[in-house]
Amino acid sequence: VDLAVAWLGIQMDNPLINASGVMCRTVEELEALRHSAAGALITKSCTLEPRKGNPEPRYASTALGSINSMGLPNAGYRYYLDYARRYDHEHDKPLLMSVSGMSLEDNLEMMAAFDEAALPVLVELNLSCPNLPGKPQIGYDFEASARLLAEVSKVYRRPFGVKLPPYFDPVHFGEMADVLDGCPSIGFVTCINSIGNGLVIDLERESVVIRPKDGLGGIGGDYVLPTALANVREFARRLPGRHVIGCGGIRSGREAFMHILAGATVVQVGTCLYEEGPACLTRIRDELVCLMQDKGYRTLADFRGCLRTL
Ligand SMILES: C=Cc1c(C(=O)O)[nH]c(=O)[nH]c1=O
Repeated sequence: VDLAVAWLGIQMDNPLINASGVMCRTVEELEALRHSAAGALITKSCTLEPRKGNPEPRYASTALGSINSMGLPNAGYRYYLDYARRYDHEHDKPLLMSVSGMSLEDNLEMMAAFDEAALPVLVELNLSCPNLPGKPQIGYDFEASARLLAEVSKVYRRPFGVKLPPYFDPVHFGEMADVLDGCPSIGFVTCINSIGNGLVIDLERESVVIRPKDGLGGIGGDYVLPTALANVREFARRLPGRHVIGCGGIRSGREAFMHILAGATVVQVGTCLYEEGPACLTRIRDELVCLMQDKGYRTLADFRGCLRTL
């Protein structure tokens, strides 16, 4: 069995990446990922200036997954750009960079800086942070998304990707696919970000479990798998020439297989990685190999996008 994937000019020996935001905010965390079984790594979404993020507690896990309202804590884009400048791109696993500016101007300033640096990285522009009080997820505003992508394409002259929020209606799948179809620079879409603004209740304490936004936060884990798979399949169908990165609910080889069957080129692991640590990537990789052997598949391409309908 061969788990290798070559896409958008990068080679990965397996399709597993951390989800942006998980275990990727500091150089120490990024180095731990670099030494893990991950096929590639991605940085925490960055802003123009460093941010402390929301007040704690801002993350909680449950039996079925997680809720977070981190509030985009990060060291600022220069820190991650510096890590990328020092990275051994030629010999090491691919490095992806997540960008999530607080405004159009901030996004353009950061993307121009990344363009200027001309590093062999893939940029994932985050259109879906659900945890900035008072700020809507750009991905739910189709006109704003189209404007942002048109402006970014002028300052960042290479293919890049976008991190999308989950959509829940075929009309919205279609509208966002039209926006992305109209932007030739989009080489990939990552589906999905957390399901925004859920509420987890601690029954004993009769209380919410995180402080920001009176307990509202992005939901991840088992809760989101069906929604993630639907978004992967729907965007893979609508954007045949672009890659889809599957993210949401992956905690074993089984869910990784499902995402790829639904059309994902590679996949990202979030909540499971946060809870179990980087060893989960070794486990998931090995489980995926076993599953493929049991099913008689030699490569990921043997089954990618081959989900049967009835
Ligand atoms: C970049 C901010 C995000 C955050 C955050 O930093 O609160 N949490 C998420 O689940 N998704 C995000 O995109």
